[in-house]
Parts: sequence; structure tokens; C-alpha cells
Amino acid sequence: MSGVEEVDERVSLDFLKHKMAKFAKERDWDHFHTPRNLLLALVGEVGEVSEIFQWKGEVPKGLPDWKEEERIHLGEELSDVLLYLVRLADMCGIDLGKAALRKLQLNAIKYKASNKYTQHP
Ligand SMILES: Nc1ccn([C@H]2C[C@H](O)[C@@H](COP(=O)(O)OP(=O)(O)OP(=O)(O)O)O2)c(=O)n1
Repeated sequence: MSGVEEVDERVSLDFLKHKMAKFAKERDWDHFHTPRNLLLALVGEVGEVSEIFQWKGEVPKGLPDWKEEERIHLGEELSDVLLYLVRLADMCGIDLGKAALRKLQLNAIKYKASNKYTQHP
């Protein structure tokens, strides 16, 4: 029994934001969760994701040859990145969902779908 329950719902950034806020409050960790600390924690977790891929060379999409435990580990480290990112945005007063949707629109204007890209720009 790992104490981890399966969650069967569509997870929103807002839901994760509130979960992280509760997690920090319950442990009296709000004073640790400053923007700079969270940024460093985020970068550290990106390093942990990189460690999983390092020395493997290019890997096919879907990771067909990976063991189940490797996939679980990757999911955990990607989650740490996401959770720190969500918390960092919250502590900076950024609405991450809104900001991301706006950025998608800017990307679409910059990189027009009507262009035929024969090489990466
Ligand atoms: N001050 C902290 C410490 C941890 N966490 C949460 C957010 C991350 O999802 C996770 C990170 O925990 P660890 O620092 O223990 O990192 P790992 O889980 O990656 O463990 P390890 O570094 O031993 O692989 O816990 C947090 O919110 N605030």
C-alpha cells in the first residue's frame, strides 16, 4: 500500500495550484515557497528528468522499449517539474492557464500554419 490513490478526473492547472497551496500550508512551508526558491527547485527537477534520458541517445516516441518502472519514474519527475512550475506561477501572481493560451496565440501568429516549413525556422 503506497498511500497513493488513483485520481479519475480531468486535472486542471487550477486544481493543481490549489493542491500545492494546501500541501505547503499544511506543512507550514509557505515561507520556503518564494519565487527564487521555487525556480531553483524547478530547475533541479528538470535536471532529474534529464538524468533519466542521459546516455540513452535518441529514443522513439512513446518510449516503447522502456520498462514500466522507468515510465513511472519519468512520470514522477515530470510531475515535480509541473508542480513547481504551477506553484512558481502562483507565487508570482501569474495565471498560468491564461498566460499559456495567450502564448499559444502569439506562437500561431509568429509561425503561420499557412507557411510551408521545409526546415525548422
Ligand atoms: N519544499 C518543498 C519540497 C518538496 N515539495 C514537493 C514538490 C515536488 O513535487 C516534490 C519534490 O520532492 P523532493 O525534493 O523530495 O524531490 P524528489 O521527489 O524528486 O526526490 P529525490 O530528489 O530524492 O528524487 O515535493 C514542495 O512542494 N516543497
